[in-house]
Amino acid sequence: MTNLAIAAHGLRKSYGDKVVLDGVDLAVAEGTIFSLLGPNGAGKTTTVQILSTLISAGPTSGDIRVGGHDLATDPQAVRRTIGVTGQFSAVDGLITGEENMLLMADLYHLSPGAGRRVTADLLERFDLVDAAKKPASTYSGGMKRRLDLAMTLVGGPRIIFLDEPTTGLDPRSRHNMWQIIRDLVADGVTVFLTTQYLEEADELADRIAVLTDGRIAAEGTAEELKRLIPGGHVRLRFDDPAAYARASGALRETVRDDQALTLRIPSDGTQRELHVILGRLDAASVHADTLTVHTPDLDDVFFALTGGAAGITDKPKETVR
Ligand SMILES: Nc1ncnc2c1ncn2[C@@H]1O[C@H](COP(=O)(O)OP(=O)(O)OP(=O)(O)O)[C@@H](O)[C@H]1O
Repeated sequence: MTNLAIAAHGLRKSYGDKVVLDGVDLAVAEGTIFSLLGPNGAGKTTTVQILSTLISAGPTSGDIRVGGHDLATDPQAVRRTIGVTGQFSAVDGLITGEENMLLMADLYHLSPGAGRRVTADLLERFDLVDAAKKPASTYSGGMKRRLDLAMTLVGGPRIIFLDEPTTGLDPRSRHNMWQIIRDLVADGVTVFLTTQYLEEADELADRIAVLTDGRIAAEGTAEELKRLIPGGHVRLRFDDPAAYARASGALRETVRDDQALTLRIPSDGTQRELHVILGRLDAASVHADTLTVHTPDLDDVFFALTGGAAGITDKPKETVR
């Protein structure tokens, strides 16, 4: 059996009358990336804060173990095992990147020699050597995030909590950060990642859990989650209301949008199914102005599980004219 880096059973947390977490179970295998997804206010940050000992879980929570240590009885041991980079950066803008790192090494009680070695190694690894002697306040958003993560790694954590690590980064910086995260996991580190970007979870995570209304609504690999929901469809759009009406009569099982003159037909997007749809349109002598094929993605899963609707205006994956 794989060892679990994080195991929580019946995790609960309330603020006054407001129940934020209502019995959350988590099992994260060592050396994997686990992503917690959820809409704003779902309780993702609260979960990270509890698992990283920053706040305490509700009194009726079950067993919570991080790095094999019991969170309730041995929080110090948990703290020695983990690193956290959150939405509030630990970077001090007034001092240089290198000084920030050395300060961290001091906090971890590394000897001056070891502190300098670790700092040099991490600055190199995170492509911050050129900027090392400049005040951190002059760094770009991507550089600050890299420095923040590098500082987290000074203590050599085996489990890292990344709370929305790429929010606000441009695509190149985001891809850099993804590579850094993959490299960490290749070294055996476990990553617990919260993100608002479904693409990020799809790209990185071995397993994904969707948190909504204080509970895990679904958990699995990205592929498993995508299989949970139907969502594949063909969308036909018409400029001419008469053509729209004729097409609607010619096709079965359509969802109509009379305002947008758009028809949505459930379909797996295969050539065979497209052929049938086009054959019916031909037989009715009607032509769609746009035809798009939509296959379910993590957005659809997210919307389906968190109560939103994956609407008819969803972005197409492929367009055939
Ligand atoms: N200290 C607190 N006191 C009262 N309510 C709180 C406190 N911290 C969080 N909450 C509430 O708990 C809920 C969950 O918050 P949390 O920050 O964990 O959500 P989140 O999923 O991380 O959201 P986001 O994506 O917006 O960061 C929210 O409704 C929030 O208002």
